[in-house]
Amino acid sequence: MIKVGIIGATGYAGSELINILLNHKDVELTYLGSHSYAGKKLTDIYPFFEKRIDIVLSDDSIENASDACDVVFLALPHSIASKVVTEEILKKCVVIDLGADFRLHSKDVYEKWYKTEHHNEKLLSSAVYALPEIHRESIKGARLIANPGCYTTCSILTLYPLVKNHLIDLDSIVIDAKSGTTGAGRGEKVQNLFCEVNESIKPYGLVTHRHIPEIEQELSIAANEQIVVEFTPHLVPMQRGILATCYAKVKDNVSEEDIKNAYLDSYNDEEFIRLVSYVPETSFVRGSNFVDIYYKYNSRTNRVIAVGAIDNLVKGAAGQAVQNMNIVFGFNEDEGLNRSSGV
Ligand SMILES: NC(=O)C1=CN([C@@H]2O[C@H](COP(=O)(O)OP(=O)(O)OC[C@H]3O[C@@H](n4cnc5c(N)ncnc54)[C@H](OP(=O)(O)O)[C@@H]3O)[C@@H](O)[C@H]2O)C=CC1
Ligand SMILES: CC(=O)N[C@@H](CCC(=O)OP(=O)(O)O)C(=O)O
Repeated sequence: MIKVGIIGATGYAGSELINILLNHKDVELTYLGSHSYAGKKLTDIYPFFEKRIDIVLSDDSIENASDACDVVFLALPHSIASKVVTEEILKKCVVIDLGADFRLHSKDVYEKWYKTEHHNEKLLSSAVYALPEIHRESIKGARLIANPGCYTTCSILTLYPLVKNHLIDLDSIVIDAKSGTTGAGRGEKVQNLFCEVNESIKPYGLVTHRHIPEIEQELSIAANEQIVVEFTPHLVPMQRGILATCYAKVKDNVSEEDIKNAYLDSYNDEEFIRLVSYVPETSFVRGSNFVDIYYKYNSRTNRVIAVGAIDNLVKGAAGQAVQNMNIVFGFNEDEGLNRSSGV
């Protein structure tokens, strides 16, 4: 049994972490920290935890959490983690950051795209970009885990086999992605009110979305050359789910068989990736840690269209964070995550 803390336990990602960890046999939820609700019961904020966990929320001090826990998850707005995580904290506990502070390898790139200061450049080199299906070996034994973003998890995993195996023109990648509104967090924002979102769909962050450098960083490492991508997210009126439809020109002399083999070689043994024969839908992965991936070659345009679907709060955040904890501590990788969607 290890002791687990969550700072930001009252947010959407934090509450999803609680839900998953309550079904994990190797952990004890020890410290649930909140900025606004310290001293209140968790069930005052989220009544659906009645009869599952009876706990009073602690403050949001990572110092206190790290004194009490073996691992601390941070589910906080960007740019707080880089302020509060220190080498001293990492001597006491493993930190799994669900935000973006340690995902990008360069402070300058972070500050350019996030338009805010990064407070701990030194720790960037010890953080591991923790997409298990690609970086599993480096996650084992890591002390600082940079949990990938939601759009990025879906986009990178959907395109990785094509990029890694040099099957597509690397300057031709277009990613059209959609997200449910939990992706924007629980904080009050006019643009996320029911009446603003319902019965409508809109693109946002064109050319400037902060997940662009993360996707480019990881696909460039896979290709071993610098890649730029066109990425446009859309907000859709549903609570959960991300769907990424990715387009790229197929290189001359690449066959459909090559594409199939690339996906099989990359993912055949991966527990949480389903290479599906149906077109993915967000409802098929809702509540699960699965990534559903489907691809089709269009001989008329010589493009491949690859579609990925995840639950943004699970494989896109809390589920992947628990998968990473399982790898770091040597638990079964699917412990706590063995669930599928329902109707
Ligand atoms: N939602 C998603 O689909 C995904 C989210 N993430 C990342 O996870 C992190 C959390 O996201 P999400 O749960 O959606 O966000 P929410 O807005 O739902 O929750 C944010 C949490 O952070 C706490 N908080 C807010 N401001 C401060 C502050 N100044 N100091 C300390 N704590 C603060 C809040 O505490 P309190 O409630 O007490 O005020 C709350 O618990 C973000 O970095 C996000 O980018 C990553 C992938 C997907
Ligand atoms: C719908 C929505 O607003 N989604 C958020 C991304 C989700 C998120 O929280 O960002 P990280 O994955 O980087 O942590 C956005 O576009 O800013």
